[in-house]
Amino acid sequence: MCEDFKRALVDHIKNGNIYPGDDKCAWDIEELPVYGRCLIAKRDIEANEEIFRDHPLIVGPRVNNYIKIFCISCYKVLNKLTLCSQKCKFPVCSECEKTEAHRVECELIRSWKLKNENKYSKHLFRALTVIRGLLLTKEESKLINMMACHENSSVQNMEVEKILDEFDELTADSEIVQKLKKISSILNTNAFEVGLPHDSQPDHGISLRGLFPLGAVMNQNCIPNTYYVYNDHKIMIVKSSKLIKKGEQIFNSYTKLLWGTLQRRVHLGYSKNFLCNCERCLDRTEFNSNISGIKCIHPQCDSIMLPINPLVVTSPWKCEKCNFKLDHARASKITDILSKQIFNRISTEPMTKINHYLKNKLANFLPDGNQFTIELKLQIILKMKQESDYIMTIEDYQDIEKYCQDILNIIDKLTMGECFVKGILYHEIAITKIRLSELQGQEMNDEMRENLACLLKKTQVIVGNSISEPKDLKDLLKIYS
Ligand SMILES: C[S@@+](CC[C@H](N)C(=O)[O-])C[C@H]1O[C@@H](n2cnc3c(N)ncnc32)[C@H](O)[C@@H]1O
Repeated sequence: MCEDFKRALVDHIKNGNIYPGDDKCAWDIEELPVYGRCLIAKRDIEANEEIFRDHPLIVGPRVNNYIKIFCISCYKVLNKLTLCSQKCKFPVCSECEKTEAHRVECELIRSWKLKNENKYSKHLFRALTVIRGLLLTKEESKLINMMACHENSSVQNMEVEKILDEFDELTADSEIVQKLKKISSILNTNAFEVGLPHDSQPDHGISLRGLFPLGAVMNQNCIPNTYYVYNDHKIMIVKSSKLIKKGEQIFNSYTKLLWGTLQRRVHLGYSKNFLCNCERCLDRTEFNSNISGIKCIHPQCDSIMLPINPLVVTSPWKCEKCNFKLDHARASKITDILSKQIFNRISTEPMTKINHYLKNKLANFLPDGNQFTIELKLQIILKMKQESDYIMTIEDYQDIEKYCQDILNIIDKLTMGECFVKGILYHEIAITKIRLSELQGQEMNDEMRENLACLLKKTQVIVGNSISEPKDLKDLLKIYS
């Protein structure tokens, strides 16, 4: 079984011209209890080494509430909603409408006899990626049918259920609908979020979903030993975040790394149909990061409360120091109220105001390393300097440098090794230091320049030559190294 699957995967990456050859290939596939098939290191893999590249079998819109409408072929934002003139109901730009790729998709969709053909349908838009699965070659279909999938789960086939009413000739029991449901389950079990290059689309902010068959063999661990980036051609480049010894499993994380255990497990259980029981999930302090913690509510105590059993959603919480206990309902209420307040502020208030709230209010309830505090700090780091009508002060830059350092410290506590966020934070610290020295009228000495060069090179190693490489990175490297 593994041998056939491996052969199909090698053929798939050979088709994309990204197979390094049998002697250089660093991975193998094995079957293990609990996980099913796993990706295993065939030899020792150094930190930051490229492990493999993969190309997508299917790419398309996510099941998302997109704010902007974009062309379904080139993904450029459409300033005005322009639906295909052949009446397949999809938004498509005038260039892409003429292409063979669109003609094939358009004909397939129209063959099911659309109702209301002049009206845009968000459900159809969201189901396009699944529909694209019907247009694969025989070999490609064989490969995706070998991939893991959780069929018969209520959330898995939602995007297919929601388009049945759009057509006269697509009945729930038809063979096509059964095929679509299977493809939907495969996508929901395996797909990755794919970004688009910034350069071609300034402030685009749109992400897609893509099915990368080799990438999808990596199982989940909350301290993964890999991270990945994409290049301009939607190729996924998977690198090691630390030394991976021969025979060890190569892991990815299916959730956000800086979420707490409860959030990660709810996400996995609900959208991925399994629960993770990795070392981090089993440790209530998450390696002393206390990322899920809240400040103890006992008046004389300044310590941190955490769930007693992190694997049980309804576990009571307990203070690390004074042993004060809180039942699950009260602890959830506190975290719910704070997280709602935070996300509400992020979407409505300027970052300067949010920073004030973080320093003067939130710090009374949440410890420095709490997941919501981290989210707020990340937003401030990335967005404060983009705010129009606001000139940042020395204190703002000092806050940003501190927040970057706080998050890096948490990542180190979590023993994460290298990861995507670190690449972004190293660059943010470098540009903040440059701005600070300008504002303070300070000459850069050799030590400061060396420090900057070191940060920028670390960014280069992690996100260099990918769609996430900061636009100014190459110029800064020329100046400081
Ligand atoms: C993307 S696939 C990974 C490859 C899969 N093991 C296979 O055999 O093809 C995801 C599925 O693998 C299993 N899996 C991945 N990580 C796991 C983990 N940490 N614990 C248990 N099952 C896991 C789950 O069934 C999950 O839905």
